[in-house]
Amino acid sequence: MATALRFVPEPKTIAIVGCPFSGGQPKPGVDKGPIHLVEAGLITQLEGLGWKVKFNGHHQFEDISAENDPPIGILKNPRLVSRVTKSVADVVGSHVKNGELPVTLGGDHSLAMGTIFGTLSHHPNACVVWVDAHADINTVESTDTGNIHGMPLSFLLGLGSKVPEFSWVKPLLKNDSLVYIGLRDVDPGEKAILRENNIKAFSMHEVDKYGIGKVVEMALNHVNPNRDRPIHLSFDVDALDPSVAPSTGTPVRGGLTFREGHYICEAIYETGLLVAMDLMEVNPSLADAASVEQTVTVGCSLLRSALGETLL
Ligand SMILES: NC(=[NH2+])NCCC[C@H](N)C(=O)O
Ligand SMILES: [Mn+2]
Ligand SMILES: [Mn+2]
Repeated sequence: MATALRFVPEPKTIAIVGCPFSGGQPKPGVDKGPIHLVEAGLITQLEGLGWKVKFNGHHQFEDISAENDPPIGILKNPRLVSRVTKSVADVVGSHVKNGELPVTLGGDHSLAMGTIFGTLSHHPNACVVWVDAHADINTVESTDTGNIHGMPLSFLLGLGSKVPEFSWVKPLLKNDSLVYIGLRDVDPGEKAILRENNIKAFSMHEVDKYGIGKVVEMALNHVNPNRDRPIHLSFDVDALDPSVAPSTGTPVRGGLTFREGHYICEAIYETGLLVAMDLMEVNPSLADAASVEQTVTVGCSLLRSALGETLL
């Protein structure tokens, strides 16, 4: 491997955390994302980069029937999402503690409540680079949909009124430890939250204006000025343009090109600071077979780029 990851000791080990979970949003199929990514050969591909890869099957989640999980306010499946993300936090946290690099495959983006909590429980100084078309920072007050995949960051930051069901989510993330790249579909309430809390975001407007190289540099300068903090990369595949990654639940046109998405991953690997990565919102049931294969293939190649694959 070209660059050693500073916070991942030898033998360099990835732990694949496959999360077939869709309870944070209403469209079926996103729970099949991790299965497709693994079946596409992801594990062999990562081994090909020199990693030891641990994978003991996809995570089994308890199910809570709808009648036992009525909405809280307008939040949908709140008990289920809370229990699933709590168990993901425990699993990801234990991998990080063991010196392994957890790669979490979603599943919907509510899972990041667990993955980031897990990372921060061992690396309290870690920063988060969130690559997405969406800000996923709605609070209980601001959400229009009640879909918790649009909310994980507000819980981690401690914004909005508290839901007792989620009392385990301590606000471990600080406003200045989060940076976004790729935003283009941000709800009015979310825009106010970003402004009021001084949260740094590079939307597609800034990608157009400065180019992706400069944007990644500015994003890292914001959360990681001395390049010494561990990085958690949470990548929602819908950050990519729908022409590049069509098979996802909430596609938004005007997204990152294939190369821009990969550049972000390569640049973060080059910092040597990556400690955990999520790849979320691959939904293999929302498109024709060719589009599904395209999306799964691009998902695998984003992961390879973040984990050391280089073009030369
Ligand atoms: N992870 C995602 N794809 N999130 C989409 C969120 C859409 C919208 N902002 C909502 O709160 O429902
Ligand atoms: Mn999104
Ligand atoms: Mn998202």
